[in-house]
Amino acid sequence: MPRKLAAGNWKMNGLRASLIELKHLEDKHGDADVDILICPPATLIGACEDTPFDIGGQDCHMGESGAHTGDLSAEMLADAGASYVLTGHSERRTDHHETDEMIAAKSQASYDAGLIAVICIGETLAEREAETTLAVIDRQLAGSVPDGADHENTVIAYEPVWAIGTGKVPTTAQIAEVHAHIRSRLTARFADGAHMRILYGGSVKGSNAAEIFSVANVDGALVGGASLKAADFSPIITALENA
Ligand SMILES: O=C(CO)COP(=O)(O)O
Repeated sequence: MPRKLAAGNWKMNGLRASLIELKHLEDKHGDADVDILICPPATLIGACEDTPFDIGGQDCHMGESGAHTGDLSAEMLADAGASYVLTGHSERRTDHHETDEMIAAKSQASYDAGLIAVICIGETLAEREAETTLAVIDRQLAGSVPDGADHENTVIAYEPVWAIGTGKVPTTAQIAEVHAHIRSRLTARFADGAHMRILYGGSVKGSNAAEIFSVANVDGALVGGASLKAADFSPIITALENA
């Protein structure tokens, strides 16, 4: 069984004062028997050095260094204290026109810097309604996940775009179908695909976490809005510990 992971993506939220939430989380989950990852804005990574939780970036550049104003390399994130980085989040795919090819290059750059890449995939509402979800997942997995992926350097996050920040959650049958499909693709392609962690993301809350975590091949969650406050994230962590 892959080790479970509760991941919080703070997106473009959080100032230094917000780090009090990590202290509150530490009081309750400092010695949790699941992995806990927080991806704050890059400005706060260095300030997280005392937390017991894993820290991740939300994106990285595919290059090692150079003339890329405003960008951050994977090595810089690692140097600041990160051990993970999100790649291919749908907000990056949309807002910054990131392609599968770019995401594979960013994920490879993450490996090269010793970071674990949380590679995000997921269909839009139009793609689901057109019944192309599994084809989209196949294309994104094939295009975004480097050949050197393994269970130690890669986590896959399935985040249906239509479920992100909307309060809409797929049915457990829909989650089960996609996660089983991802698992079959990973095991077909990678020797240790059975051990690679697959997270669900999209409107995960304390009230629906236990049900989501009961689904086969769901090894944890990638949580946006409900990760910002310890009071909201804590019940999700507890549900994962009890799953
Ligand atoms: O995009 C997400 C995490 O990366 C999910 O966001 P929400 O939990 O706010 O729906």
